[in-house]
Amino acid sequence: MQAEFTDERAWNQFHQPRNLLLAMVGEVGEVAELFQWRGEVAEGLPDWSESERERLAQELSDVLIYLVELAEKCRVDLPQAVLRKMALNRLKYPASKVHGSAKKYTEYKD
Ligand SMILES: Nc1ccn([C@H]2C[C@H](O)[C@@H](COP(=O)(O)OP(=O)(O)OP(=O)(O)O)O2)c(=O)n1
Repeated sequence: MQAEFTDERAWNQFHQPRNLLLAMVGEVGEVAELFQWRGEVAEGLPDWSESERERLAQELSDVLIYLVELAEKCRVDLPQAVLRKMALNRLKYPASKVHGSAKKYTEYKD
């Protein structure tokens, strides 16, 4: 759908990898803006209004749209890459070793 959206507008010329990376980072900034002056935010965002939730949904969508397009333009098969990376993460952080700890893998001394 995003490829169709850009084709219809002759925007492919503007959607090269560097452009998409910067666009994505800009949208991450817009997500951060929604959180920046609040205290800790609990899971489920209990104090947020419907319009704030909708704004967040839109900004997260922008990040995802640019991320997927960036991967595509870099010829990265993102779904496959995510599966490979999650398998690596499981190996790097065995549940039995790291259970209940948020330390980075470099901090474990075996
Ligand atoms: N050159 C562009 C401009 C927009 N979009 C699409 C992808 C994003 O999902 C969304 C981004 O639109 P805006 O740049 O207008 O950003 P926002 O929607 O976040 O608006 P604002 O910055 O006013 O919050 O539109 C795109 O693909 N290519």
